[in-house]
Amino acid sequence: MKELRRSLRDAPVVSRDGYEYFVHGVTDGIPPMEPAVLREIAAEIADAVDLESVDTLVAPEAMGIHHVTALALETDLPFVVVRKRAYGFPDEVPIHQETAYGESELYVNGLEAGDRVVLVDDVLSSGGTIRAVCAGLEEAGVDLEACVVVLRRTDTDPGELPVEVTNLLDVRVENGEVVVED
Ligand SMILES: O=P(O)(O)OC[C@H]1O[C@H](OP(=O)(O)OP(=O)(O)O)[C@H](O)[C@@H]1O
Ligand SMILES: Nc1nc2[nH]cnc2c(=O)[nH]1
Repeated sequence: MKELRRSLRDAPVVSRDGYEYFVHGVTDGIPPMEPAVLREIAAEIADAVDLESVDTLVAPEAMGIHHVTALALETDLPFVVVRKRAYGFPDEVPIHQETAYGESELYVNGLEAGDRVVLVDDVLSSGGTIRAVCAGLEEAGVDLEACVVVLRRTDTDPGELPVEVTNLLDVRVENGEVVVED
């Protein structure tokens, strides 16, 4: 993860209602997401997770999308986006997402019961997003084969998660700076 590690140096940190929120191409598209970093992430995820029997990749809007897109191009697997917009399709599953700094409604569409899926996101922090999306996927009747995030924050408590989460790097915010752990 040489490129990703390098790119995390000097990532700015801002306060969102007192939560120290780091800003990076992986998680925000700011500063610009470097193609070499995106490519490295997709290749590492494809290596880290068994995608052999997977039907569909799944990522929550918004910041899971560029990672799932890169992974889809790497693996030729299709993906669906868990959207912040309702469509009203008959099989739509609404879910309520909470993070350390906000909440919103998300909607699962486009999956069929029995589909084998892998959940992809940019970062794991309070675990609220993964818990909510997993609940939605369960309600949709799909088989969640794996869950992978690019970064895991080690300075927040994700609580109990319904799935084992694979991540590429551990990071924390210390003295207003992002620290990448070994
Ligand atoms: O573990 P958690 O505390 O749930 O935090 C992780 C989530 O936070 C961000 O999403 P956010 O809701 O900020 O939306 P965005 O993707 O549109 O930025 C990020 O993309 C993850 O989905
Ligand atoms: N960009 C960004 N997204 C997050 N989602 C949850 N925590 C964070 C964070 O610190 N930074």
